[in-house]
Amino acid sequence: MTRTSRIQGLRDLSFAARREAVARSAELDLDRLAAFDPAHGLGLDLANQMIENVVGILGVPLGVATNVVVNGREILVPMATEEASVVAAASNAAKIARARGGFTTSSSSPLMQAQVQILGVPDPEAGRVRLLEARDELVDLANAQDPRLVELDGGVRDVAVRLVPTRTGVHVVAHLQVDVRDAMGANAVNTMAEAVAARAGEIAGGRTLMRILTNKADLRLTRARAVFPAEALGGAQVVADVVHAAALAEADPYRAATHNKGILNGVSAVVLATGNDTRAVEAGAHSHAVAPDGRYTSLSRFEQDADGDLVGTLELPMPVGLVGGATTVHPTARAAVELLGPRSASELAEIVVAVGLAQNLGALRALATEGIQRGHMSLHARNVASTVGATADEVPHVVARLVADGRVRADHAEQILADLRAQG
Ligand SMILES: CC(C)(COP(=O)([O-])OP(=O)([O-])OC[C@H]1O[C@@H](n2cnc3c(N)ncnc32)[C@H](O)[C@@H]1OP(=O)([O-])[O-])[C@@H](O)C(=O)NCCC(=O)NCCSC(=O)C[C@@](C)(O)CC(=O)[O-]
Ligand SMILES: NC(=O)C1=CN([C@@H]2O[C@H](COP(=O)(O)OP(=O)(O)OC[C@H]3O[C@@H](n4cnc5c(N)ncnc54)[C@H](OP(=O)(O)O)[C@@H]3O)[C@@H](O)[C@H]2O)C=CC1
Repeated sequence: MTRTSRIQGLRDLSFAARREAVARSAELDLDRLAAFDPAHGLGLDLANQMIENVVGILGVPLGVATNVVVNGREILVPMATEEASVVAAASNAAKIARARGGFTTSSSSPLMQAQVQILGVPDPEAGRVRLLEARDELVDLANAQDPRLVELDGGVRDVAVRLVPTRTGVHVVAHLQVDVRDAMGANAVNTMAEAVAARAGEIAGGRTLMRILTNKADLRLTRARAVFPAEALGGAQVVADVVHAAALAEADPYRAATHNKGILNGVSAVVLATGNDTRAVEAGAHSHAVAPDGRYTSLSRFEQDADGDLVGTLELPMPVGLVGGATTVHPTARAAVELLGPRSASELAEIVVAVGLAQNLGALRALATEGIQRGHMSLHARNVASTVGATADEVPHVVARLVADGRVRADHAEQILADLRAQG
């Protein structure tokens, strides 16, 4: 069979059959996904190497989004999330997009920046220029810290210097701009920043304080674009209403925060599944959501195209890696990366942003039509049933009644469960 992300009825299979269907459709040996089984996932010994004072392991459900096509490549996307309906919504939106070829993506070079803060420079303007004159010296000093990265065609690309007025005076802030190739890059650039800090302070003529990566990764941008046909969305009115919904998110920070949270539902789930740093990605996303005039706004845009279809675009800083961090250590994250099969960190970043766009459209379509409760709450009902103590056999009965009654609430679930048990 040829590789496909279109697996109908995946939701109806057992765990084992789902894993088999996913492996088959991804043209992977099933063994490569063995770590998706908790018994073969992260163990306590390894967890104890990863963080401090380990007392246990928190399990998070890992689902697979179907229907995703990125730059013509069929991709089954592992998503780690505790929230019901996220995987279903991403799969649903990706299904709508695939009719027009799925998602088209692009990326800048994988440039991360570290900041070196220099205080007490008496002549900050001249200090800035002295640092720029010493560019080559600083670049060589930084690159000497990571010869392997340089061998891989990465390393420092440039030095920039900013003067930042603060309440404790003007700070001279030097930026090392580093091509980190397939790494997320934090450790790599922090090492470089610490190595050049003393010399940079000397050159600027001040005292060096902090030397650390910035999570405003605005030189490492990834974009996704997709066309969602009007017919599949439910017609021209739905296209117009999604555009209205997106317009409010652009104009109103209260709506923008929720809109962007919807995007991050998808983004963070893939970032976590691949063992990458969710906080770094989320910090980068929110910093990118601040418009030049200082307003917090939406990260995506939706328009009607010349054919009357909906076109969505999303641009995000996307500092994810394939080497380093938990990605190389955590067995389940390694299996997740195997399933995605990216050839570079940029390709991984592009899949993540495509899923963010799908997630956004999935939520907007629901919000612009029937509202969020029907689809989301009918899936969330399983949580509610479990919360009140329903067994695996009882859950489907309780869920069916909760949804039919339109009251997905714990007190009602308790009553349904009591009735069910009374009936024997
Ligand atoms: C939930 C759906 C998809 C149902 O939508 P539906 O039309 O009832 O679904 P369907 O049963 O007709 O299936 C359509 C496709 O959806 C997928 N699908 C559908 N159900 C499942 C399932 N159980 N398991 C796996 N996949 C599922 C699946 O891909 C399926 O096609 P197939 O590939 O099977 O041919 C829809 O109502 C929806 O997308 N709702 C939006 C849900 C959402 O956005 N949830 C996020 C949480 S809410 C939130 O946190 C953020 C928010 C919303 O506030 C952000 C914002 O405000 O912008
Ligand atoms: N503010 C933040 O966001 C911060 C985040 N972190 C954490 O930093 C971690 C990520 O740091 P990161 O620097 O990516 O990880 P690592 O330092 O673990 O990995 C990067 C290193 O891997 C080596 N390498 C091997 N192959 C490649 C390749 N193809 N491309 C690039 N490098 C390669 C390089 O050098 P070599 O072989 O010489 O080592 C490189 O320096 C995350 O866990 C994150 O949570 C840490 C501090 C702050």
